[in-house]
Amino acid sequence: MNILDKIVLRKREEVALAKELVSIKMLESAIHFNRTPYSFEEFLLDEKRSGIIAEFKRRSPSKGIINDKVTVEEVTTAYAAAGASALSVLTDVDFFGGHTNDLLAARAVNNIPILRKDFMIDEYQILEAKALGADIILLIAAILTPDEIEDLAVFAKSLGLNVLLEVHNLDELQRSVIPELDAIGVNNRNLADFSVNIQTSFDLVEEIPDDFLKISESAISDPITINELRAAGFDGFLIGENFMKTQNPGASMADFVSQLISV
Ligand SMILES: O=C(O)c1ccccc1NCC(=O)[C@H](O)[C@H](O)COP(=O)(O)O
Repeated sequence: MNILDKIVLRKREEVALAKELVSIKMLESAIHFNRTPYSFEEFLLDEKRSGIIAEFKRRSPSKGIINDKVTVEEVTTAYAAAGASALSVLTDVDFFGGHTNDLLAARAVNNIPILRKDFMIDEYQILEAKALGADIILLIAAILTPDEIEDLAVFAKSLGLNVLLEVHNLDELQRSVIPELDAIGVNNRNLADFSVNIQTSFDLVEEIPDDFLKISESAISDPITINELRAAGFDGFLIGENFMKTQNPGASMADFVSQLISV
């Protein structure tokens, strides 16, 4: 069984348990449930921001512990101050050391879009995302059928959420594109063997219809790569480990962004 199968199996158990503990009515009465999500497009295309979607990531299946010494509040506010266009907060507990409380904590101290980074397989998780104060949800083509992608995207849009679809290859892209999506992300990490290759983004960018925001995800560690990806047509850049592996992820991002402007 590969890692994605393991994650999805566990996710099904988690969602079933959450449904028993917290009713949909309770989610709908949460303080953030009726807030209007920020527009992902507006923040991503704002030229005063960096285009970076900066991720809070304690650990990962590929790297183990990345950073368990920093708080979500200090890191995400520093990311925002350094020019992040959006934040990505992992809410998966078992594989990434995240928590839904991390999203709530990030929402409490930030005024830019937040992506709930998790493995979405059920409408219940989208209701949770709205209740936690997320603005964007992630749909991963590798774990969903085209019908599931459509159902979940339509449901998320009905709640005013932005939808980011993640693909790893041309086949996933071609079978998954639907008008309800806001953004399409190309993940440079092969989730079967964890190998990374930025070339995946360059190979797929022209296949993504121009109606969608184009995001390159994973393994970005050099400001020059951002300039190259931007020139190729990408609007956004999801970066986690490169900042989180340092003692001060916010300062690391500020330094990265300063080089971005000067290259
Ligand atoms: O990061 C992993 O090891 C991983 C393993 C299995 C499924 C997903 C995984 N990562 C999720 C992500 O998409 C990344 O956290 C995100 O793109 C940031 O990547 P990076 O900048 O390389 O931390």
